[in-house]
Amino acid sequence: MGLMDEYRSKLVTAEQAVKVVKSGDWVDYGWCVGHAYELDKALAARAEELTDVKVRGGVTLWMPEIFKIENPGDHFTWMSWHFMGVDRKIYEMGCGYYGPIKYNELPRYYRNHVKDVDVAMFQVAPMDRHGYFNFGPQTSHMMAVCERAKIIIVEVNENMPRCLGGYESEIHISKVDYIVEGPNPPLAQLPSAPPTEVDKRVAELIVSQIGDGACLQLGTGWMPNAVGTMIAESDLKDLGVHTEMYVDAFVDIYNAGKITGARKSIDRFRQAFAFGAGTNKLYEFVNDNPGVASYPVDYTNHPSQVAKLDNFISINNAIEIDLFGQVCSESSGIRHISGTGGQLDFVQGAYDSRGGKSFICLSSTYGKKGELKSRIVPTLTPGSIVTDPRTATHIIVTEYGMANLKGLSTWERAEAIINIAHPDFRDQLIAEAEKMKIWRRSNKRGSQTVVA
Ligand SMILES: CC(=O)SCCNC(=O)CCNC(=O)[C@H](O)C(C)(C)COP(=O)(O)OP(=O)(O)OC[C@H]1O[C@@H](n2cnc3c(N)ncnc32)[C@H](O)[C@@H]1OP(=O)(O)O
Ligand SMILES: CCCC(=O)O
Repeated sequence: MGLMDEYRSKLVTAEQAVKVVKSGDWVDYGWCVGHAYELDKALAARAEELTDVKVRGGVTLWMPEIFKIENPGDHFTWMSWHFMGVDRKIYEMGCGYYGPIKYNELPRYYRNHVKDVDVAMFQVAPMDRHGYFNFGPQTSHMMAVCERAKIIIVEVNENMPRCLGGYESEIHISKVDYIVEGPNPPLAQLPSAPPTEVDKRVAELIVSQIGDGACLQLGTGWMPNAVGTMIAESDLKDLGVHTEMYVDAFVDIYNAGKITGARKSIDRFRQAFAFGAGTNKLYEFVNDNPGVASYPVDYTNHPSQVAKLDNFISINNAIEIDLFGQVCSESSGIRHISGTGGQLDFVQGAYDSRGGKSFICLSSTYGKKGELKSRIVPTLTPGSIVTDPRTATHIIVTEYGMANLKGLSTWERAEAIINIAHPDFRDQLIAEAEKMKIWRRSNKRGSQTVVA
């Protein structure tokens, strides 16, 4: 049978395709911009016939239709590998849960540990002349999902960019059970907010620590994006990119002529990434672009892979840090906010890279004027999740300076961290550090300079 005959034989409507889902099934919806769209609508329409359908996804950019119905929890349960605002809403509705991951390990969880993938349904780019459907900017763990799925349904979206250059970035028609031609919705947009004065100060401090030829990773959150904007405006040159999430800031840095990849020891001249989300600027840039390479996340994120790249600079964001140097980037007490994602992968990998540095950045305070709370706390709020253990944390940055924790004793750490807290909270933090027996003497020196 020719490819087009095979295509026609597998082509069905979304309503026909979702009939394969049964009560009790585990269904995978894909990842981020690749989440099922038309198939999701069709599944929502079957809600009354279904109970206990568990749906996996993550980095969710729009509310799935299955959670817009009446009493969604009676029919569907959401299991997200990484929370965004939408996942938080489903969680607050009482039908969403988080799956803790070290993101580099996610393909392995599918291959070795996840019990069932009854149906995988997700968006793809149109089939190419060789019979492949490109995953678009969601290569991540999608091949592992497909390897385990009993039934694979692809939803073709003509707007899905073709992300090439790596491996495991497409699925062949011979492995697909059903093809649905969706209404070609535009890809979800994830615009970044203009940087605040605090973001700019933090960005200035970090940019001062980056040299020509460095290889960059930018994490999720507003602050890493602000650093990216500042890098685009800097005098840096010959930068490389090896990241998990491709974001608009990389396109800006590239367009400003700062990215060549010429000094990368692997993927020379190419920007490697596992998935992407941003605006149309990003989706147009990555489409069919031989200068970017879309890889599975066990390649981009494994610390040993990151460490192969010299002068690796990893920039990630946190919610709260304690005086021991433990970093929480994913919850506020028991309220789940995001996830470990690839943070710990890159914190470790960047430190292991020759000349590498890992930055955890955060504003010193949180909340409205008059009700400011310090993000630097004596001990993490009960229930807050440790994303980076104190032994992994390298350089912490706030608008008040930088603290390099490697090689410091407990009292030196407390001193370095308090030095970059908001001045209004420093005396209180010192008093707590004294009670915790991690304070040796009063410290009113300026913030510590970073020694890489
Ligand atoms: C992607 C890569 O390449 S690699 C790895 C990067 N991955 C990570 O670092 C994972 C962990 N980090 C993250 O997810 C993000 O960077 C975060 C959550 C730390 C910050 O992200 P931002 O988008 O800048 O956070 P934002 O300010 O929008 O806050 C997100 C939510 O957290 C809440 N929040 C933030 N800080 C606090 C705090 N100190 N206390 C209580 N709640 C807080 C906000 O209220 C908001 O919740 P809501 O939208 O439900 O009201
Ligand atoms: C898991 C995807 C996003 C992140 O690492 O923050």
